Amino acid sequence: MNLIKANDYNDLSRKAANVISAQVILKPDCVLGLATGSTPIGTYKQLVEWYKKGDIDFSQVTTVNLDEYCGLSPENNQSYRYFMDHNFFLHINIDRKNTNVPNGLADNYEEECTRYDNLIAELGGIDLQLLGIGRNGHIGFNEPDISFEKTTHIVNLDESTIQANARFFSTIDEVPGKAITMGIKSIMQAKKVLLIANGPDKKDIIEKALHGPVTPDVPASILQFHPDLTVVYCFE
Ligand SMILES: N[C@@H]1[C@@H](O)[C@H](O)[C@@H](COP(=O)(O)O)O[C@@H]1O
Repeated sequence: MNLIKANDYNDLSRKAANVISAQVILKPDCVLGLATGSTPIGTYKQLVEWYKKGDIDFSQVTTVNLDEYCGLSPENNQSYRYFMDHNFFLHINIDRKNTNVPNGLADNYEEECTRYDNLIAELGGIDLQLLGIGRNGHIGFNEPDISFEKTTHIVNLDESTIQANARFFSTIDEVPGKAITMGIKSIMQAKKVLLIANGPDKKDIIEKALHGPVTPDVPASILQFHPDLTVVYCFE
């Protein structure tokens, strides 16, 4: 495990963007696993800046996002597809057909989960997976549970996650109760994992996840078993 302490949020974003850009430079046709939430916004901003300067080329990159809310369309400004388009994809030279987010409006969610797992397999797996962490230790939308769910699945969001994410919606009632998320197996099979955590409210959960017992009650704790994990954090 490679632990990197950042001085502040800008530094964290720059360090995380460096890890991603090194991946893209070393393997231009890599598969990036991407995340949403407020933490990676600065990382995407930094990557866009470097792209605009001509320092990084995304034309051969494919992306797979971790998760999506059930019931939100790509045009809904709270959907993760909208988040990715507006924070990242629309500002770089990625081919839109190479960007993948689970379909929150699928008619049949079971089929959508299978399609997503097959897609990741067909792509040859994920080269680098970017992760944020929820305050209860969730990664993607893998919530605390009695066992680790391995493949893409539908989850009922925890009350604490609904409350934490309500800040992005006009009212808490608008936060969807269900989401579709990549499973622990797909995350763990990524060749490299980059976990970013920012702010004092992430300190305890990072401590538990990285140094406590490995348990599905703290989904991120499984990352202790990942052979190539980098954590960039700032708890200031
Ligand atoms: N599904 C996302 C996670 O992928 C993300 O890690 C988490 C933390 O978000 P933030 O970075 O805003 O704390 O939020 C959401 O629940």
